[in-house]
Amino acid sequence: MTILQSLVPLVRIGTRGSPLAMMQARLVAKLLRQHHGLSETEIAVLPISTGGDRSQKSNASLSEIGGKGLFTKEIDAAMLGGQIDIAVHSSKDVATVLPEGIVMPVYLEREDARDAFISLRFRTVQELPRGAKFGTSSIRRAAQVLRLRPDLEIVPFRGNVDTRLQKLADGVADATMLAVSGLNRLEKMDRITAILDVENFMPAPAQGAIGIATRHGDAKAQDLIAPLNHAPTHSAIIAERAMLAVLDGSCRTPVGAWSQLENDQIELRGEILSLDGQQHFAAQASGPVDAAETLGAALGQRLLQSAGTAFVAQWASAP
Ligand SMILES: NCc1[nH]cc(CCC(=O)O)c1CC(=O)O
Repeated sequence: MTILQSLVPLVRIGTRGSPLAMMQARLVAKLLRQHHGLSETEIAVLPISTGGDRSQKSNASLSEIGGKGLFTKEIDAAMLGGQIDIAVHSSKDVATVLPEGIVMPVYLEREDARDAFISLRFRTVQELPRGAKFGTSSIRRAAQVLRLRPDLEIVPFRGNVDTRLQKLADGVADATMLAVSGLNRLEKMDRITAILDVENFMPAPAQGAIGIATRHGDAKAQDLIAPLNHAPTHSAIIAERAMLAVLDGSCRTPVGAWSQLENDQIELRGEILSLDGQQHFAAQASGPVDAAETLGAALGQRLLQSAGTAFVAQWASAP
């Protein structure tokens, strides 16, 4: 082996440059080293700037920038171009249709999938004063909070977790909502005011689960990541993403999902909301984990049918 070859890392992991993404990629690198007895230099983590990261610095809305694959496009390109071998994603940010040549076969064990309420002055959503400012750029979170509190003012809250916490401290909003899992990975659980109940605040499909993608047909990378897969999480994410795929043309759809697994059975709950939260449809389905994908897709179809085409059409006006 030449000196140059020995300096080239064995496996290159790509992820977004945000602190949360880097934390997640380093966790995957650590698990891979443990499982395969690899050294520090045999795995490299490479930050890749995506359109989604750059757009957070502008004031453009997500629909202006284009939703699908916003946080993964450049990472997919780096993988297809051979600059990286493995990509680590927050699976809730990954479009339901993967680009040609990319697969996401592995999910780490899911953490708490729920959202947290965060406020420096108020303990619950109900305690917020009339007309208080609620910071979120998620149309699901906006719709859910407006469903209970139509008087609140939704203010846009872009940027990574730290930026949003800073905006809260700066008084840009009176409260916000963030995923428990992300706060946990960033060791910021102490910022949580209350964990939100899933009846009123169903999480985003696939929230709380780290997904690992590779090139289709890259047997080496797939063998490497395979031992990291957590089968129950895999089934839950397959079901939730199948439901989302049926409902979501734009990635800008207020959809919630909640899975519970017991033995080899999955129970999936789903909900869709109008943008203002005033209309709401929920349904649930259970079945064997082997049929997770069909179960999720069927639940999505049921939700669509109960809501009707006019309901779905109003999502197109999402900000
Ligand atoms: N859109 C950003 C994003 N993508 C994934 C998570 C949370 C981590 C996860 O879902 O595992 C977050 C932050 C948030 O929504 O609070």
